Amino acid sequence: MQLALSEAHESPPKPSNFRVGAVLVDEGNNKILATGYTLELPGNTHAEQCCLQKFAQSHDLPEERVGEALPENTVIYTTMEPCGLRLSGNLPCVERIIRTKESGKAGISKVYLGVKEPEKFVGENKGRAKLEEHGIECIHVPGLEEQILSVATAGHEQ
Ligand SMILES: Nc1nc(=O)c(N)c(NC[C@H](O)[C@H](O)[C@H](O)COP(=O)(O)O)[nH]1
Ligand SMILES: [Zn+2]
Repeated sequence: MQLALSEAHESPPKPSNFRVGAVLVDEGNNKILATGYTLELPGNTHAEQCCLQKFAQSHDLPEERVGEALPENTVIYTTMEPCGLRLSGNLPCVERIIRTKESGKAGISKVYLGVKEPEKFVGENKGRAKLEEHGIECIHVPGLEEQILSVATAGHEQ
């Protein structure tokens, strides 16, 4: 989770979202597959979305087909739980994570999260239940909550 937090620090502060960091990991051999932070890639992107897009690009695939290249025990660490709804209307990261398992692919099997999403933009985030319904384990990694939230909200008027 520390690496995900350091990624979050790279994100440009913005009042209408949270600064989040994420790391895609092959848990089978603890290999980092991709890192990402909010707005790293063009187009109002989320940290988890950037991880998936970068890994897909490294395999000449569009993000929606990233599941074809992900190794067996892929997990994602994200400082904030994946979004289930976005004010911008863009595809939420919960959907992006679930679709990695489409057509029987192993996809992402676990989501390690640092904090729940504060109910600032979209009310309660119901994404975790949806992930679990699709057999994706959500594991809260405690201990960094304060640091994660102060980074996440740095672009908000205090
Ligand atoms: N898990 C997560 N990773 C991110 O990289 C990020 N920025 C958020 N933020 C969640 C928040 O709910 C949305 O940022 C707002 O709902 C605004 O939506 P947009 O980001 O503009 O699509 N959540
Ligand atoms: Zn998201």
